Amino acid sequence: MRTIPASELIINDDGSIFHLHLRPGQLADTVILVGDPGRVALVAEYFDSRECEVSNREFRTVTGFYRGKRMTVLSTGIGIGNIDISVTELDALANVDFATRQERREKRRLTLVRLGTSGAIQPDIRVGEMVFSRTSVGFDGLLNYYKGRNEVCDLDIERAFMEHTGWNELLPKPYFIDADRTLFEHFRDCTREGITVAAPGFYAPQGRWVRLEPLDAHLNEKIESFEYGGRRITNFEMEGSALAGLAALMGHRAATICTIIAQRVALDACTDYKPFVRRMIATALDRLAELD
Ligand SMILES: O=P(O)(O)O[C@H]1O[C@H](CO)[C@@H](O)[C@H]1O
Ligand SMILES: O=c1cc[nH]c(=O)[nH]1
Repeated sequence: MRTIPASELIINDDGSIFHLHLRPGQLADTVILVGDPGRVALVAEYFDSRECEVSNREFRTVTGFYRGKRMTVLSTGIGIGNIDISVTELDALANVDFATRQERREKRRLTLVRLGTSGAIQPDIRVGEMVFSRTSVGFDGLLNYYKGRNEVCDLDIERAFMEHTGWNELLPKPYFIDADRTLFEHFRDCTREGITVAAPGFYAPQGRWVRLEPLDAHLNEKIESFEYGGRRITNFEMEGSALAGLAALMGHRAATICTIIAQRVALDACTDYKPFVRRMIATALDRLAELD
């Protein structure tokens, strides 16, 4: 069995993992991921008890119990690079023996649910709505670095999308990856399903133009008009694709649910979105507490 070198899996002197600063025993099987470190407290407020609180850089963690279920809430900060770090380290905490630096034979399966914020790119999706990313579209290229990428992605829709948009070869190859099916069914009646683009930036990668003009000023229109099997692309955020992709490759179940805070077609945005986010948190916690 492969022994993972100290430079590839970095373990701190106190036995915690390099970035998250968590020790294996501090991780619950159900993990809620949020971008904003301030949102960790919003989630943990609902916990009935707290077992530990750990913080390093943008990674803030609380593990506790909600309605009898042990849960961890972790902030990842913004962006795909942080999902590569967070999901790899969560998986290592669950499935690598830190003493031997070897993969455990018996695997622990984690349930990873991201509760984020997002911008809608279809006119009928309103600010405050909750969108479940049944499929995520990675504009970020992260999964392309991992072996097995083609086995977990939908290559037919990927081809159709690249053809429809006249995908520019300067951009990373997009990948389409589904959320865990059980999670999708579990949240189906309390969320709106969507196909969500995870972009490697907030501005030009989501078609925004402040001072620097996007490479293709019409890409958002082409994304909006893309249809496949009666489904449309609904919203933008910045982490869901790598989360779904890495989880699928590692054998965990994962999903992204976002509160819509910007309406890109109506050119509208809401800065007072916390009440909507609280509603999403309360709904998600209740549903996760019921999940096997
Ligand atoms: O509110 P969070 O979870 O951070 O999610 C969204 O908000 C950030 C951008 O403002 C990105 O991380 C995007 O994915
Ligand atoms: O438009 C938006 C809003 C929130 N988060 C994003 O990534 N995009």
